[in-house]
Amino acid sequence: MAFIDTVKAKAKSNKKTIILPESMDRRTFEAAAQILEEDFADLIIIGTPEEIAENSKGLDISKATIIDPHTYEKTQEYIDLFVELRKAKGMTPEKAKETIFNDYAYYGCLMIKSGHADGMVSGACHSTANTLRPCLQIVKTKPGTKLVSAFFLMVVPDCELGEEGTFVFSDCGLNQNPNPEELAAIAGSSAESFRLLVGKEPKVAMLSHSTMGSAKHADVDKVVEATKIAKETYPDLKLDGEMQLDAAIVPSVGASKAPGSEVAGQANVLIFPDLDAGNIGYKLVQRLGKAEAYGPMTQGIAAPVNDLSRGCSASDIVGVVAITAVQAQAQ
Ligand SMILES: CC(C)(COP(=O)(O)OP(=O)(O)OC[C@H]1O[C@@H](n2cnc3c(N)ncnc32)[C@H](O)[C@@H]1OP(=O)(O)O)[C@@H](O)C(=O)NCCC(=O)NCCS
Ligand SMILES: CC(=O)OP(=O)(O)O
Repeated sequence: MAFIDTVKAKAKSNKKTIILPESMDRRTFEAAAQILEEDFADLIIIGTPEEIAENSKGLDISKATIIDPHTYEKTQEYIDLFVELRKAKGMTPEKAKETIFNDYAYYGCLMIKSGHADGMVSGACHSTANTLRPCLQIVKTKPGTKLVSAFFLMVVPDCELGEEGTFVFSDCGLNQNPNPEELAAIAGSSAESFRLLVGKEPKVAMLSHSTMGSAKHADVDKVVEATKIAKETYPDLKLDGEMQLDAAIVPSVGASKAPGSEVAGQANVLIFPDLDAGNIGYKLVQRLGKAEAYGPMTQGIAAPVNDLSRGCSASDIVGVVAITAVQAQAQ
């Protein structure tokens, strides 16, 4: 069974309610029609009757719950909650009202915080910063976690590397220049995401332009330090570094550049040293390697709120909703 079909089957076994706030984009409705047809998640679509009618023409979304913030009976409750949560940051009832009517991602996060939905997927027509800021401000990190980060689930066709071509790549979406402690935390969260979604043992490579001391630079030192912290923090995890990408995933190169490593040549979780590397790296594999790329998905957050690339297709949205529903089962 294809990876995404396994995820959909898991989502269907315990259906969760996922919000789609981008009613201004046709892809939202194409994805919604497919999800409702496949019946692996319940959907809430946020929008006005005009937005919904304009963008859903010809598509059957009759099983979705439609919520118009301007008329929904709980809108005042959400405004009050927003003010309560953010009053120390200067939030007022007027600002709260203006924000949630102009930006449905805030409305969706307040619904999740109130326990009225299990997760949200947005970002087909909003930047990552604008998609993730509301959830960082409202949903917040899960207990025991300091850092939210963003990973991609990559499925490379006809590939025997990683977990038969399936990998977690991190951080490809959120933390621009993580310090060693943050990089170690990203590694720990990514291993957890891999275990949850792929169901196999994670083998985590801390990527660099150096393998086991072959190059000297402050950027290499950062990854060496992060590897040390991660090994101390997660002693049971198969994790190693610093290593180059070829040493991480190609068995013969791993054996020659990092002999004795239990990760080199077998890595299925790739931790990039910064967001430039992570974001460029995932897009290379997606566009040149023709991989399926699901994400960027958040980890370390109290409820799953996941992003999309603005270049996504409706079928990418379907996949990310399925993964979001499985993440919600684990909360
Ligand atoms: C997401 C992003 C916008 C957050 O930064 P910001 O807007 O400057 O927001 P702030 O730093 O003011 O943080 C807002 C809140 O989120 C919290 N936060 C920010 N980053 C966080 C993280 N990684 N983990 C947990 N909380 C975080 C802050 O603590 C703050 O909380 P508070 O307002 O309650 O005090 C920023 O990290 C960003 O732009 N990242 C890159 C996104 C991107 O362009 N990706 C490339 C394409 S995928
Ligand atoms: C993940 C990502 O790069 O998002 P976008 O393409 O929307 O910037």
